[in-house]
Amino acid sequence: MTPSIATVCVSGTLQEKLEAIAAAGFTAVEIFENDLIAFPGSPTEVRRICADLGLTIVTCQPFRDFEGMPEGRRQRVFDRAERKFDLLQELGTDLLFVCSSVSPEALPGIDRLAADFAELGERAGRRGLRVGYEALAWGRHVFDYRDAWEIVRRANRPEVGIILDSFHILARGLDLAAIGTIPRDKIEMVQMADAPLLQMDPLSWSRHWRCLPGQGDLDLSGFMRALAATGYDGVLSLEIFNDRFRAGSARSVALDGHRSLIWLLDETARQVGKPVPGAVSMPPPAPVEAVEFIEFTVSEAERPGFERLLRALGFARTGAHRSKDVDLWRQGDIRIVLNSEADGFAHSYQITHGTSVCALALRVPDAQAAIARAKALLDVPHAGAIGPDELDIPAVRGLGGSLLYFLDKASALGRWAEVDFEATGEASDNAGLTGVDHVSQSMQYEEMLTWLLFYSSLFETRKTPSQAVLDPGGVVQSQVIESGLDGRNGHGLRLILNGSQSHRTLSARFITDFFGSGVQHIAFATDDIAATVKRLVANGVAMLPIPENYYDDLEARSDLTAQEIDAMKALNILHDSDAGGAFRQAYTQTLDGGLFFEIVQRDGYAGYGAANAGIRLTAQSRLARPISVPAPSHG
Ligand SMILES: O=C(O)c1ccc(O)c(O)c1
Ligand SMILES: [Mg+2]
Repeated sequence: MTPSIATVCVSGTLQEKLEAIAAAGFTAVEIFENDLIAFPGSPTEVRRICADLGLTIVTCQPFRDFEGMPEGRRQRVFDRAERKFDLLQELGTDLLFVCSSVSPEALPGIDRLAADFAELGERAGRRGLRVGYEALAWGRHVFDYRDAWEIVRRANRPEVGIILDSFHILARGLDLAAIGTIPRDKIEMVQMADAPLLQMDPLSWSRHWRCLPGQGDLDLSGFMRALAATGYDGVLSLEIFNDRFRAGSARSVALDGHRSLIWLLDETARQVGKPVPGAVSMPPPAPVEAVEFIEFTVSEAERPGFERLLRALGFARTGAHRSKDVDLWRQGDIRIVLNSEADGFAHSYQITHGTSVCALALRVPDAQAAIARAKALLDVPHAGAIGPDELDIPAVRGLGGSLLYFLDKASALGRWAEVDFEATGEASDNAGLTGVDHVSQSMQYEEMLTWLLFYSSLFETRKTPSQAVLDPGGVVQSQVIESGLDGRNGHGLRLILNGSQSHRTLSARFITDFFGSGVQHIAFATDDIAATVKRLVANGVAMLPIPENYYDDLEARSDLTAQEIDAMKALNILHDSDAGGAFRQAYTQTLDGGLFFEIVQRDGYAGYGAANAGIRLTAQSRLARPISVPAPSHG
């Protein structure tokens, strides 16, 4: 199948859209009618721009309200079709894309509609053109692809076929089995879109909430399996109407689009267990076994303060890099790399963002397979400077220009700590932290789907529906991605992506203060949160104060005893529970730059304490520097 994208998916003028689409590696494009109408030059000029960019125009769509018109209006729609044929020929393309009529004047009757398509096909045939018919989910009489197919079948013209759009089919929950019975040469083209599950009329849902394959909740796998059964090898074109994409970067959305189709074809080939036309060969997605290390970049000036904090948190400096100004700190199964190099990647990152997480290293079953898959998915590999005898750890660019390293146990990479670092012999003043529970990354709201796709295409992941969390300054959307949590090999990965549309939320202020998106907090696990927090407090770590009212409320809504609640209150520990068990969490106060740490104890609990997020955000806001809200103008 040939990947393609509709110009409506991305922001900008037509010229900018086409440039972004070509830059993302597409060779085929659908021109959306409105983009052409708003273009200040002729269709021939658009044809030339596309040719210069190496783009084939698949169609210029849609052609609306064609079929079923009463006798008096029928001639008029055929005249309109002839004008559209002229336009298609001027653009150098051959497919007339008809979407089912929404006109209140349109008449029903399958044979009447088939007769209209028979005549349209004959007219198209005279010019060497083709006709495709798409059932809109809100069509007046035709809103089910099976009816569209029956009309096409009865029209019985070689020039007339069906167009399948995954959104219209899946949004109505239609049975997919009939797709597999359509002869492949009667499918003129296929449009792909995913969407989050929402209770909404299909038109509003379609025009504002479509998203790229892998970013939503529709059964695209089922759709693709049925399509693969036909042997279809034509155009697979993204058609995404999405308000976030309209506000986002055209280049980034187009690149994500290409990545999503490469991922979808790979996924389909794996599911059907045989090659799918157009699928790129790449290693399978693998689970993340563990966060192998977290790399902080810190300036020489800030390093003593940061080291004091690490020690107070119970970490020990266990390794010194053999050739670089880099140390390894450990506690339990947590490894922190502290980088103060005077040049190179970490240094540039430090100049922009200050003390911060510049890289995450993830342990996978096979690091070389992971980087090969990342490259096949158009992720951007990173090559850093390597000293003699040092390991070349494969990496790709991640959120906000940070790095994502891949490590494994199976290859020489498994010995990175011994190969690159000399042991100091320093023992840890253990505070009982056992591992990395989760990592949260804050980003622009418009970027959230990009990073959701990045992680979920690369690894074997599970996502839970995005949740809205209330911050005193607005709403924060929070998206959980998990990988490898079955505990077979390590603790896996739990990631939280946060994005907010209000510039006054803590998440948004982090991005402003940090000059970009990045890791905002890291949660460490402990088996005994009370003992750990006591230890941290004794070591001088400032914990986030939680208001009394929280504990009064907890007494009223939980089965916890007054004693248990008092113990939590004394240590500013929050509580939640689910069917699996209890959860307790506490936070450090925020460092300059916005980073903070969380301590969690999970006793079978699967979530992230979403019930407490609002309390935490309010407590943090109270401590954060006040921000001014512009006064309303009276003028
Ligand atoms: O929302 C619409 O009108 C519209 C237009 C063309 C399409 O291909 C489609 O799926 C929807
Ligand atoms: Mg469509």
